[in-house]
Amino acid sequence: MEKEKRMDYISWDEYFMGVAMLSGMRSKDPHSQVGACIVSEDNKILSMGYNGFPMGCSDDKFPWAREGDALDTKYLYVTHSELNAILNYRGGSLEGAKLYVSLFPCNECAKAIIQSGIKTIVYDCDKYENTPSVIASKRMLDAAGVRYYKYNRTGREIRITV
Ligand SMILES: Nc1nc(=O)n([C@H]2C[C@H](O)[C@@H](COP(=O)(O)O)O2)cc1CO
Ligand SMILES: [Zn+2]
Repeated sequence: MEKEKRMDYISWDEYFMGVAMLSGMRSKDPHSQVGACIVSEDNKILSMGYNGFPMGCSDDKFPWAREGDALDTKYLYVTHSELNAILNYRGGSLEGAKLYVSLFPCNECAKAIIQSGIKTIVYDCDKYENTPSVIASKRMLDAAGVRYYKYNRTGREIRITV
């Protein structure tokens, strides 16, 4: 019988970013699948979310296009993963919570993050860092004292069979 504890368990960061990425796999967006996971100060998962249309707005009827007439693109309709994670939380306050997200939050989500009391963001990709949306987002997060840091990928492959 083994007496020592196993040592190859996943870290907190791998766990929470893994959950965020798994959540993103639910997204129907053909171009960008984003996932978010909100965690309490004592490492308990409070909420999760991914990018998708609001309830009642069919994935098959609303557009997933990126270009064309504004009303025929997804941008006016899609709820971002971070906002969904915030809105999915029905337990009270998110004061002091941490947000793990696979893509850096936009300016609109930054407002919701700040107002909900989330104090730390751990993000993976920052592919829109040069856009006004992300520049404005960082301006607001800096002013509000919300810390953000890039997730340090460990390269570990986490495999699950479902
Ligand atoms: N932080 C974010 N969280 C998100 O959930 N999204 C969503 C909105 C869209 O569904 C998709 C971005 O579409 P695209 O422009 O990469 O094809 O990701 C986008 C961002 C970017 O700021
Ligand atoms: Zn957003």
